[in-house]
Amino acid sequence: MSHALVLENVRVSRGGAEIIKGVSAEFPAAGITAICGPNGAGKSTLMAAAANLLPHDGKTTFNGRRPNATELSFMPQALGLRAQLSVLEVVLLGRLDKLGWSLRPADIDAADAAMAAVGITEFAARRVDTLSGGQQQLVLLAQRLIRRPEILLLDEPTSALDLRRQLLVLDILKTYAEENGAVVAVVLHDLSLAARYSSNLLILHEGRSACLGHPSHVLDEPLIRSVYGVDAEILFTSGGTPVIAPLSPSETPRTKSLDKFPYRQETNGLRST
Ligand SMILES: Nc1ncnc2c1ncn2[C@@H]1O[C@H](COP(=O)(O)OP(=O)(O)OP(=O)(O)O)[C@@H](O)[C@H]1O
Repeated sequence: MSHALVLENVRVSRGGAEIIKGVSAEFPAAGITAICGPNGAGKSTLMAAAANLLPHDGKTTFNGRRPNATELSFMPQALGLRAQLSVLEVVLLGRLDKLGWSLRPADIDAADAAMAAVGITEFAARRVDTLSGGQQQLVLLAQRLIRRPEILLLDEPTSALDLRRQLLVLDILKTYAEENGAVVAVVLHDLSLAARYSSNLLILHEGRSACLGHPSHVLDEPLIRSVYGVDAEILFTSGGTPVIAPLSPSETPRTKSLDKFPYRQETNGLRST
């Protein structure tokens, strides 16, 4: 696993309107690409097209050809799971194409490991339709992880999660990408999480790419203002973690508890001191 997913001039039309208006981007292996942008910018549409689930113009290639179903796994935005199956059964469905009439110990072990990683072992025997939205999101992530895809595309995988689990999931995805040389692309609304975890940031605005590159190189306050229509400050905690702080018009443009640094002038990744 070490190839990039390459999108070339991707265009998607729905309901008679062009939603994605010619997006070209490379999602490198061994890191997270974050896809951000306002509501309706086209993030889900682009991701579904990249997963080849929507008709589109342009090309999506991996290793010079269209990725196949065993290489690519897509996790859509959270929808309530209504299946009358146990959590373990739902996770095992991630290996449906490999399952036989009897379960192999390796499949059970993989499911156990994935459930443990995302912290849902205690729910293994519970019916999935009795879980909360966040717990179901973790079940679906475990299901995708046991496929061990070379390309993992996830549409808002942290939308239903609490603070600790948002970090847990993004840590898992970053490690998965780095250890396996996999392409991981994640739609996120939280720019702080995107700046913290991604090595590649695509911001979509009205169906077009507003920026693409390492967050420390492309994310700045004028860009946030022009794309989101809000003033924001890019700050760093004492531990060097970037925080994108949006300001309401009534707020003074300084947050005193955090230091502010010239984010774009950093050339060696995100500031770490
Ligand atoms: N089936 C459809 N028919 C017509 N228009 C659609 C369809 N699905 C999505 N759209 C439109 O396409 C645009 C992009 O939608 P999309 O869901 O990709 O946005 P998004 O950036 O993921 O938004 P959000 O952050 O709200 O999830 C929106 O204006 C939406 O109304």
